[in-house]
Amino acid sequence: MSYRKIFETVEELEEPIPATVLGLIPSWLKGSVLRMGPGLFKVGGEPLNHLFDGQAMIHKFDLQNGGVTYHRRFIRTDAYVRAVTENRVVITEFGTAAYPDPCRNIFSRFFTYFRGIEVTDNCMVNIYPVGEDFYAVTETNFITKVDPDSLETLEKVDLCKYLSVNGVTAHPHTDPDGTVYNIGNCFGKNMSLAYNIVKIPPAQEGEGEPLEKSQVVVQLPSSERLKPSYVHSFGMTENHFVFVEQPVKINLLKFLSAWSFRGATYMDCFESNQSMGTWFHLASKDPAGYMSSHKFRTSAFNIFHHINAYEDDSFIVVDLCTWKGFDFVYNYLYLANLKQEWEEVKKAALRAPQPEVRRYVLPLDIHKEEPGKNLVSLSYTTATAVLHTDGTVWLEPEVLFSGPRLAFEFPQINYSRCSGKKYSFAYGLGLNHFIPDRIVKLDVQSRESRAWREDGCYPSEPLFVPTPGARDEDDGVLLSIVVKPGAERPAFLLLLDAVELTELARAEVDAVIPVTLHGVYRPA
Ligand SMILES: CCC[C@@H](CCO)COc1cccc([C@H](O)CCN)c1
Ligand SMILES: [Fe+2]
Repeated sequence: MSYRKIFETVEELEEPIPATVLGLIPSWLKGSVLRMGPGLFKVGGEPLNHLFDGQAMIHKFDLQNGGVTYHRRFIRTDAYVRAVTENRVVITEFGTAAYPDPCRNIFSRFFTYFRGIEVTDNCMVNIYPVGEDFYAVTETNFITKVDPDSLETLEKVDLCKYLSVNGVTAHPHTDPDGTVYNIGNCFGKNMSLAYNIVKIPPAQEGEGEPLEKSQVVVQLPSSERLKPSYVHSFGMTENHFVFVEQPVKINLLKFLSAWSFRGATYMDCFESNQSMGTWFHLASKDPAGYMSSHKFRTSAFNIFHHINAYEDDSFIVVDLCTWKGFDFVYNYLYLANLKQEWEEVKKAALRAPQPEVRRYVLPLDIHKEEPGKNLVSLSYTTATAVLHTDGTVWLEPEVLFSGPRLAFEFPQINYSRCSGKKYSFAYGLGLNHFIPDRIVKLDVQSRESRAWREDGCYPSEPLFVPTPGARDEDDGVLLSIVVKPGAERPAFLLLLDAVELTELARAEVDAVIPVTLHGVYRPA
């Protein structure tokens, strides 16, 4: 048995199933782990090609009174319902093109190509709360309201009804008061203002749908007018937004073309800019405004997940999971690659951009200094920032974690306590040549790391839950869905003590659980 089992189709459950608990679950831990991922990897006998193509499945582990149940359902998206009904890929996915309707005649099939692709609503990436509601999401303009208890699909929502965006990331930020911020591409009319930061106010009693009151608060320019960068997440401190513009670009002429050229997918619309490097943009939060004079530049890397960002003195510290180079990392995430023999998987990963956790420091006061001097004066980091005569500031990072094809990815922190503030601990999923095989804790102050792993086990993103009334930042529990193909009970929810990464308990189920990408812990 091997890691390929986490990329295989499973059935949904009609009812929750009981888990066998080994060890002791803290009595205060009452709530649900909700996670999204692909659950159907084949349609009409044809495989879906990419890691981000599988049809959305929602998973839920319920913890109460020391007992645990597991439930999962397919989300009834248009993509899913039409695929299952017509037994073919009807809606083009990230890396798989829709098949022409064999029942249609040659003319109507031909003219199908002259309509833009129907944008997918396959919400297999994350689930997060907006006000009282929960939304399963991908990165397009469609988000899907779901019932976090029954896992039923409630409503498909088109963000274009409320906001001028082509999509928003699956990684919003949420203020303590419940305000939700996000960023998305906006391929608007003049196409120069290409990234919109949006704000959704907290739910107010009797004030109806928070989405009705969402608004664009900042517009950021693209380094290249017709080629905006792919954006997966962003940073937010107490007073600033941080947007890292990576050299992985969306070719708008392809993406927006009136006709989707034969069998085109989203992956076909990406290209690497081999000369720009990576740009950092800042915007103030309140009042919201783009800081056009702060032009930060550094060498090329892919960025998907921000870990955290915070202000210290007159600097913004930005911690990132990077992949060195401008070659798109998603090119290495086709399922055919990930399901190869281990030797082949390792060979493919050798050619990919290499992972590295990095700290960048952005000075807020730049123009009172002379060019050529390092402007960073924080005692605890070696990251540098040098003003150039052209007014740009060149950044060099401090490396917080680096290992040969060992990525610290899917980062999580003690979010309610530390998001946007100085912090010490980050928790991540260790990818070994892109295969998830460890849970890692990184002390970003001491740069020390420790890991949990077990032979034949494939964990997922670890969610941190703070102990009620805790004094210390890392006083809490890490929750991760782990798959152990071939075992009698081939999957379990793992509960680790977040200080030592020692096992508190595991809740085993008699079911294989396919890979999950992101999720949330919902306290009871
Ligand atoms: C050309 C790329 C377009 C952008 C949306 C417009 O801003 C990304 O679109 C998709 C489409 C399908 C699945 C996804 C997945 O979310 C990716 C991995 N998380 C993203
Ligand atoms: Fe992500």
